[in-house]
Amino acid sequence: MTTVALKDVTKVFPDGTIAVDNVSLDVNDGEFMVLLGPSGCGKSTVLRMVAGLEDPTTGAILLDGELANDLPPRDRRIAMVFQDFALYPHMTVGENIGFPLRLSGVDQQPRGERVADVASALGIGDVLSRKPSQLSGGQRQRVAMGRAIVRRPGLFLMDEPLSNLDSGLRAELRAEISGLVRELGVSTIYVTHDQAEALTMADRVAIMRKGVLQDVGTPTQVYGRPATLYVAAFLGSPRMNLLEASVYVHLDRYVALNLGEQALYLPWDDIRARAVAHYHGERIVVGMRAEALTPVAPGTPGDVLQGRIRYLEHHGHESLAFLDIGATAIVVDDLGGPVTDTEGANGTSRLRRFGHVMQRLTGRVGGEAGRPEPTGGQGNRTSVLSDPGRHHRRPAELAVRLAPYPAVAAGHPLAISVRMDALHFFDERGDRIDVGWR
Ligand SMILES: Nc1ncnc2c1ncn2[C@@H]1O[C@H](COP(=O)(O)OP(=O)(O)OP(=O)(O)O)[C@@H](O)[C@H]1O
Repeated sequence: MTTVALKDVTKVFPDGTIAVDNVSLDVNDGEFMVLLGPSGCGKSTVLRMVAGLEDPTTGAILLDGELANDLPPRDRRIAMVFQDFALYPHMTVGENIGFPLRLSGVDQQPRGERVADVASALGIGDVLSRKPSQLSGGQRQRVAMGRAIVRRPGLFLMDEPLSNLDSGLRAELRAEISGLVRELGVSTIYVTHDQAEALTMADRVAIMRKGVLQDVGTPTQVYGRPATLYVAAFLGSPRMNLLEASVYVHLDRYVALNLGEQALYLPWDDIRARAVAHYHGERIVVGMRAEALTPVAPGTPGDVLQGRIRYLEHHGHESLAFLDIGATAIVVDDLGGPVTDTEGANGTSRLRRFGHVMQRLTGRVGGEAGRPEPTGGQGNRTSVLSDPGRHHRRPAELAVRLAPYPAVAAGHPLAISVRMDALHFFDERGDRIDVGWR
């Protein structure tokens, strides 16, 4: 019923805060788009600009293809649902739901019929004469939904509508809300910081960080092929294992990914080996999710890493083992790039930017086109490798799924088979190294 397009939209508040930074995003007709990101990343500001409650500083907002920057909120055919429900406490459930119809002058009888229809679709037909204070949290949220859908809007804007509810109810309402809006065929922008909501409800997810759009795609795309290191680290539980790897090319044979004391090998005929080969002599980030790792019997040949259990975490339905494999952990820094956690000579802990600690070997792989130099230039780099005594690298703790309450304990050795086709690669800027499909 409505399409939304943001074109290069930026919002700078009077105090200089850049809340939204050059965001372009399309929401298709009937699509359920989830805006996901941590607190303060600019999600609500995007929503408020689409609603007409904030003006973009620059850029265009189009509704159904028409420029809507100057369209007043009431002319946008939009219904909003907020986390605090914003119900009128002195009105009954029926009056709350029917309020938008009353405002637009709909007569009492058709209004009552429409309210009854909506309430019964939401399973709250039996509480129409109650006041909001006499309802459970879930019922209140259903009333808020009812009030939003009663006018048959062209677009739903929902800002963390489930965040005030307990986890069981959230899961229940997740399915209910996404089922309902799909049934109604209404385009929806849904804001949340909860990745489970995003991945279960969305047709597509747009992930933001510090006002910048990081990645947009179906849940399968953003989870399975995250565009940036930030998205890789943000989505998934346990979080993706991110390891520092130095790349060494053995032409026509394989590309070795050296992970500290151990290595994995990409065979030369694997199409990804050619992309990773550009980083010969450099460090990259290798990401592996827990589902790409399977415990195997000691001595199993193939793509296997050896580790020792540092500690276990029991989650009831599964246990997680965190293994020391002699590799260095990567964390995402303020700029979204990779860093190894290091400790200076004076003992103060600090983060060193991955790109600055890179040691390059001269010479590239024969025939391969070079990549542009990373920003900063080589002259500015110091190398941790050239001064290994001064810095302490944080050892990686590889998260591996085990059956619940396994008969192993901390200190126990484990061999882990790695699904090589499920590895992720990121460069020193935190961008995905890819061979171009998606
Ligand atoms: N009126 C304002 N004046 C100045 N800065 C603002 C204003 N409104 C929001 N901000 C800032 O803009 C940034 C984005 O805020 P926004 O509310 O869009 O984030 P959010 O991702 O929705 O966060 P949350 O999940 O906490 O609501 C934040 O740094 C916030 O402090």
